Amino acid sequence: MTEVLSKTVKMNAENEIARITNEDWKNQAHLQNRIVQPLLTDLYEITMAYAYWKSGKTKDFAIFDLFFRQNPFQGEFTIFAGLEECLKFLQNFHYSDSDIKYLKQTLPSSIEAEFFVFLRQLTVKDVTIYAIQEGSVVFPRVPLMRVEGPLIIVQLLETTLLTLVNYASLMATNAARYRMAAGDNVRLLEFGLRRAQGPDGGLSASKYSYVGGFDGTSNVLAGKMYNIPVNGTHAHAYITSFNDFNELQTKVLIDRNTGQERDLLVLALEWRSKLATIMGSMASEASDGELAALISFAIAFPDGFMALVDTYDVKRSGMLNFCAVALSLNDLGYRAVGIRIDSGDLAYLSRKARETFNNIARTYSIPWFEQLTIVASNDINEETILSLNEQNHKIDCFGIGTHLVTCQRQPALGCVYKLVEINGLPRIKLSQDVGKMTMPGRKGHALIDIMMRSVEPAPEVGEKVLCRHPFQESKRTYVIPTKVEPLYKIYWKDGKVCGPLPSLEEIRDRVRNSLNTLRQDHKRNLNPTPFKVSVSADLYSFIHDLWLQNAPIGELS
Ligand SMILES: Nc1ncnc2c1ncn2[C@@H]1O[C@H](COP(=O)(O)OP(=O)(O)OP(=O)(O)O)[C@@H](O)[C@H]1O
Ligand SMILES: O=P(O)(O)OC[C@H]1O[C@H](OP(=O)(O)OP(=O)(O)O)[C@H](O)[C@@H]1O
Ligand SMILES: O=C(O)c1cccnc1
Ligand SMILES: [Mg+2]
Repeated sequence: MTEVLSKTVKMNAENEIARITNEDWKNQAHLQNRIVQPLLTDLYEITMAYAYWKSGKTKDFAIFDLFFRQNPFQGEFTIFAGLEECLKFLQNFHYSDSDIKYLKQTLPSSIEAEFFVFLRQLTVKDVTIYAIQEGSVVFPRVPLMRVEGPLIIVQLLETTLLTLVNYASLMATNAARYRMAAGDNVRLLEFGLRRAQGPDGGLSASKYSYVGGFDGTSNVLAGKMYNIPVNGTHAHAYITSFNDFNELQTKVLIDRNTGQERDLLVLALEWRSKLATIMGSMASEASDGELAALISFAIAFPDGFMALVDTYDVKRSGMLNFCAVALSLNDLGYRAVGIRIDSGDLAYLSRKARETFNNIARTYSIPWFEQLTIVASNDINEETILSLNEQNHKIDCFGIGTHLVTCQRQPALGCVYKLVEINGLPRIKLSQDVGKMTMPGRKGHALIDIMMRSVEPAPEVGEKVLCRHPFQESKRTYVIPTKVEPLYKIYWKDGKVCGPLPSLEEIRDRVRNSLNTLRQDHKRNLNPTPFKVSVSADLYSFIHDLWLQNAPIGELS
């Protein structure tokens, strides 16, 4: 079934892929959306850079952690995405002459000319980035990336890294949630470009919905840029552009069995009369304009015939016309692909459509008719999918736009970028709410759900480790690890990306695999169990000592 739908666009997809060789692909892989550049940032990063520079902080060495404080969508997990784009940003990082010219015009005239020379020469060769692998399941307050390097430079990276990670991770998480709701046997297509937050939002949505587990996108540029499958059907306009049979410029199709031309209209009208009886409807009720449209589409794509059936009436018109054309195609040796339903009760209509297909398969001994694909679209979201599941829907594929790409249920992930160490000294940003406290210092080794200080030795397999709740003193537990895996890898050092990066497919596989390792109760839609991220005893004391040192002592009078 999954193969069948993709036939609709196989013609396109194969042509595209044939034109983009693997070599081309490799050569293009370093290219990035050209709007991602050093000036894609907040002004305050640059004004701070000047003030740091002016106060002689050019040699200061800083560490920033990039993390979020709360999982999105009232869930208890998040998918980390956007790392590769961050690395591409670093790869191309430099201020151009025109950037400098613009900054000179824009910043106050009091800024010393030397600063612009400094900016022009700035590189990211002294920056080091540690990160969790892209596509991993991550949790609040655990740093997704740690950025080390000269203070001014790592400060200048803040906004761009955040914009590259925030939406990507939100989108991948949203898509992964839709995938979990739909299950593994249903295809998911992203149809959101027209509703996305602008062209770049649309491209990112297509890319990260694929990462999160969608099977393809209708967005052709995303297909070309990221080498992801493109797919699609047709719009109501195609159906309504035909009024009657006279508009059919060509009605003939070559019979695959005989090589002879056959009149598809004549065949389809014969089938429509026959089918009306077994489908319990009247051929006269079905729209002739719709039939003309479907015939013309079938002639254009005889191996990829997919029909939008809800323009007039699914049961009285669309299904009858579709089946008539599909059976005519079958007479000529072609297999239709399926239907799309874009309004009405999607559970009910899909069940009715499947019944009709099964009935025809039995009546005319055409077993593959049972396998015809039923695509559903129209304002679908996670809840709709869960509800349709309960109604025993017979949908094979969801086409999803608005809710997916706009992340309507939660439009932003709150990733932040906080200074945790400066010149070897840990830094803490105090907050009234301990839950929002920045974890200070380097957090090196990680044991599934424990964060430790980098100066601590890694836990050993089989040796008891004390895991503490980061803020609540009494919450502690011993764990004997059976496997210890460092969470962080070095991705950027000495001005270069370290090691080969995973392909988009591999990142997508990691999403699936890491979600599979997460307990079901953390993933359920309603009131999921929070996943506990603990800290080692040493990190606990370190955070709390520092916190006490920095917290002012009040005085009651
Ligand atoms: N069986 C179902 N159970 C739950 N939700 C459904 C079911 N069928 C459709 N929906 C959802 O209900 C909503 C129906 O919206 P609405 O009534 O605006 O659509 P419509 O009138 O059928 O079509 P349109 O206005 O787009 O032509 C959509 O969000 C759709 O995804
Ligand atoms: O519903 P979404 O999840 O956003 O999915 C994409 C929608 O885009 C198309 O509709 P179009 O924009 O042509 O208008 P329509 O809603 O009137 O069908 C398509 O028919 C879907 O309904
Ligand atoms: O191909 C489709 O069916 C499609 C594409 C974008 C939006 N709605 C539908
Ligand atoms: Mg719609």
